[in-house]
Amino acid sequence: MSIIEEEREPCRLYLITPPRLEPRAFADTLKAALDAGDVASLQLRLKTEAAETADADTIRRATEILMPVAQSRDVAFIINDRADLAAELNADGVHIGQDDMPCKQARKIVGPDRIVGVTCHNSRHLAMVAGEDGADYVAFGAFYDTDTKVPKTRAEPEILTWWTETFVVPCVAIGGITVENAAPLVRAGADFLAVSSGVWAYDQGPAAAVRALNRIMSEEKRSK
Ligand SMILES: Cc1ncc(COP(=O)(O)OP(=O)(O)O)c(N)n1
Ligand SMILES: Cc1ncsc1CCOP(=O)(O)O
Ligand SMILES: [Mg+2]
Repeated sequence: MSIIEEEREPCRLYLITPPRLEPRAFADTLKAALDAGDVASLQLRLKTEAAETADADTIRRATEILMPVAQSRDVAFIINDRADLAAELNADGVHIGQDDMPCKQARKIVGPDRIVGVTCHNSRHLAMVAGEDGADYVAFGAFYDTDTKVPKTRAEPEILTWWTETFVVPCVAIGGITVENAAPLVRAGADFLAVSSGVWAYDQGPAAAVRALNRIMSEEKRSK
């Protein structure tokens, strides 16, 4: 086991909101999910039916209602796509994709004290560039089929192992992750599992999904 692996924290849950929601109604669902177990962060990822980023006022209203729910439970609130709104609304960070903006530009906007996460698809090169450019985490995916987004690439768990054996920057696994298929990604070394429909559409409810995923994360350890 490398020295880097010895210092890594256990894998934690990173929730991503449904792409469309009514904030007041969703707040009750979110409270139940966050009160069910350990969740590191929540990403507000609002999209139009055409998969474009939702308008600023929609993001502002959802943040006004949902960010206190998360932050009052020590769950970091991350806004997707819009570094300007993450700064304006004093969110804990922003997630940006390769088509959104460069990492350094997002950093300029949100400052040194907020999280900047970067989509790296299945690319070792993109992840190394993001790490060099000051990303607080790199996100690899999609690991499984998903209906939430049409992902550009398919990633294999080995990229999580390679990353965590080599770099200190945390890595996030995303794409079609569910209670049933999460364990191999934890074993492969993911620092966070980013989950959306696997929690919100779980047949026994979001709280049960959080409990089940927490159990898997505590039972499965990184492969030596
Ligand atoms: C944690 C995490 N990883 C990847 C993504 C995807 O971001 P992006 O490629 O910009 O695509 P959209 O989510 O904006 O459709 C993410 N949002 N979060
Ligand atoms: C945002 C994103 N980026 C790659 S796959 C994906 C969708 C994540 O949602 P789900 O967990 O429902 O597959
Ligand atoms: Mg994006």
